[in-house]
Amino acid sequence: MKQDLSRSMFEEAQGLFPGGVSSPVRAIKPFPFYTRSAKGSHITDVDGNELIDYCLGYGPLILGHAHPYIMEAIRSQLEKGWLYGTPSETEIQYAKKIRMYYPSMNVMRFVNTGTEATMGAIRAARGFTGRDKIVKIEGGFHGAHDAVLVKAGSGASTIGVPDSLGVPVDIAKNTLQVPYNDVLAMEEVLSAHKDEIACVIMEPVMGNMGPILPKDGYLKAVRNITREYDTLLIFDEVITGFRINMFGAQGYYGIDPDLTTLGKIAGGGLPIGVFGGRRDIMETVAPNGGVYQAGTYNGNPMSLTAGMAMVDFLERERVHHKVNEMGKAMWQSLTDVVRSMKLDYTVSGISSMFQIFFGPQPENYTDALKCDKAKFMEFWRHMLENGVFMPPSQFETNFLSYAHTKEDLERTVFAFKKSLGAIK
Ligand SMILES: N[C@H](C=O)CCC(=O)O
Repeated sequence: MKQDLSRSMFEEAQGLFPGGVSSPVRAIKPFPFYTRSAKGSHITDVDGNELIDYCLGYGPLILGHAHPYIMEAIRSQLEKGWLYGTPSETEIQYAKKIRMYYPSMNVMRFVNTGTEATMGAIRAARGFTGRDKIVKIEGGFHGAHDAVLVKAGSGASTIGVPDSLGVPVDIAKNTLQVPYNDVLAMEEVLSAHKDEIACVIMEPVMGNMGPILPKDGYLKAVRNITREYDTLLIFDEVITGFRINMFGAQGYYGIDPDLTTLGKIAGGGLPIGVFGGRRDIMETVAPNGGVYQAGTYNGNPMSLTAGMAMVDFLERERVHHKVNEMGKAMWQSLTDVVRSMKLDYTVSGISSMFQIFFGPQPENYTDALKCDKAKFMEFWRHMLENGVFMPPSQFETNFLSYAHTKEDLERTVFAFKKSLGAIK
């Protein structure tokens, strides 16, 4: 695969950005490819290589790249101005739509990223309860802010800094961690710190160390225990919201969290974050209460319009029906390949999300860390050589879109078999 232009761009970028990139997970070794354009399920690099894309901007693009319906919505909003600094009617319409699918989000605030959403939700939880400590799941990723960069998944684990430098010890000590899928550990931490813990924040389906699914009854047990110990439960559905289905993981598993965060798909591919939940908790948020949260771009009309167009299209075309069927076909076909080659690897998947682990099915972060990450990267390079772009880390998730075709899937399964054969 010819990549001369990407290589030389990366050389230049080294002098401009830390590690040559704007987000660490993109610093693929020896160099990342530079994108020239993207359309549907395909992404084309500056050297002219066209790849089937399962990264999809790390999840938001459930309709694929440059979908005409979203493009038209963005275009028509552009004509009407792209930043007001005042409330707009779209804000009300979109919030009502979100609340229809996420009834637990009774009152909400629009922000600009998943990071801001979890930051706001945690601050609201702390303000409401008057407590400082929070509990997060090991390997969970809730954005790049101080309170949650402790045993963090995603890029933080990929490059080996799950506990970021620069996070004051006094902040990190207030973030307690428990393994995923471990009810006992959750109960223990809540009972050991009774009346000290503001909230448990978790991705209901772990999406930043591959998709790892909750064991039967786990989420229900967490819900019950958090109620028993009078601790708020925050579901971070930045990845799973509008991805698993219209109702997110909370709808899929039938659990009502106290607060929820959304992002990614909710912005139709433009930057957005949303946090919201019980009215009494959200009443603490300024200007009604003393929990301050603000932003120039909060509720900006571009992101709201793109997000609302996305949700409209998802409901109108029953998109999840198709993508989730494709997802199932994908992870079942990949599992068949692994089995037929008698390899002890695992393909983990739910709805339109999937990942391969070079080891047994992980149930939590410790298990995921034990999988062969070097082998994963070797495999990843072969997939790229064979025309398939997957997120460049085992601590990420592959996403399918409405734009992926049967042919894409067949080519991917073929590339998968070839790549596994090459690294065996
Ligand atoms: N997994 C991350 C977000 O959810 C990937 C995005 C990034 O770190 O650039």
